[in-house]
Amino acid sequence: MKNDSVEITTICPDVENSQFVVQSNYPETIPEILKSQNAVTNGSGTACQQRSLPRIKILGTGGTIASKAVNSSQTAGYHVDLTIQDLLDAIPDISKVCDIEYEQLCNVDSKDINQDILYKIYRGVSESLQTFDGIVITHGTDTLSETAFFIESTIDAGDVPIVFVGSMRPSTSVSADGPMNLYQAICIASNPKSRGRSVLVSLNDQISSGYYITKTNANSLDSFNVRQGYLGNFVNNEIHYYYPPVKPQGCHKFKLRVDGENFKLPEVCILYAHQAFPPAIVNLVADKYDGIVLATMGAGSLPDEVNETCMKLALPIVYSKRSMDGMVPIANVPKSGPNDGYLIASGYLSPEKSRILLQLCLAGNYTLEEIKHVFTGVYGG
Ligand SMILES: NC(=O)C[C@H](N)C(=O)O
Repeated sequence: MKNDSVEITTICPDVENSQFVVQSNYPETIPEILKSQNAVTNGSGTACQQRSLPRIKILGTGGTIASKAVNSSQTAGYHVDLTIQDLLDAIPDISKVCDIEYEQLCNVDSKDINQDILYKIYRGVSESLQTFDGIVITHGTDTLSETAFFIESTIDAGDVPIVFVGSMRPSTSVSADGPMNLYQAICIASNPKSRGRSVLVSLNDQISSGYYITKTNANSLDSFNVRQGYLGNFVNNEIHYYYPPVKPQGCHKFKLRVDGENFKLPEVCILYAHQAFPPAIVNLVADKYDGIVLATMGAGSLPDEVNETCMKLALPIVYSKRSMDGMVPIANVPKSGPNDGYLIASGYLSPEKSRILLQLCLAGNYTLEEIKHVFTGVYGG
């Protein structure tokens, strides 16, 4: 469990009080730099006040949004092939909305996002926060929610919106969704109403919370869902938020301190439970990993023999769930074995988000009590 290359501490050193402060008031004053979006125009259409547009940084990582197929009806088996410049060439003129700079961090399908790339994205966002008013990250949808969760858990963005965007159809397809999604993401990142909302996801006209949202459909344009997810809607160049600026309740912030380029988080694997799930599988991975996440069959349910095996092991095991929605409460985690103190309820977090949260806790050398406390932020623990 010891990790020499990355030290993680909580931004708030007091684990007890490290939850986000919920900001419930819409900012009353619009910063000078964003006033151009509200500027009135004179008769000739020229802005009456000097233009001062928000500065938006786009970080490109790849995904279907940057992919090409061989013909316009092909929507599977395509390849990443476009740069951010290509993507920007395909959207309507945005020069009256914001000033854009961009950086291509990598260009891969999101199945290939590994810890090195995750760290590149983390660094790209951290550095951009100093000088930009909004950040847009183009990303494949398959693992977008994992990167969004990681960034939400490790970066305190203040008021700067960080907007993840992808697409479900390649750029070459009839009715490709990428250009509209990217256009909307840039507008969302530029808009004062998005300030103080932290990590957002823009897809298919919906604005969602990067902390909770999950890809729930492998094919359709309306791919991102879950009950805690939706925050707003984008319609005909209007952005409609349902609530004032708010950040996820109970999101624990970790501060990464990385030794040089050597970024390595502890290894946590996910096991997917099913009827006749053999306890031997848990033993098989226990020696090789620093922690395990179980996608249990319901709200924490596993065969008795599997629970007994887990309670004999001395490593953190998070009980999460196969079901896309719902949660695993503490009451459903077994408490009758020698090492039952190592078992943790995931609350509302999916297995893949639970994995990242456990990795961050382990990298920070959190005690079991502290790990459980972090999971209470999502009503587990
Ligand atoms: N729609 C997508 O972006 C899927 C793609 N395989 C990716 O995650 O990169």
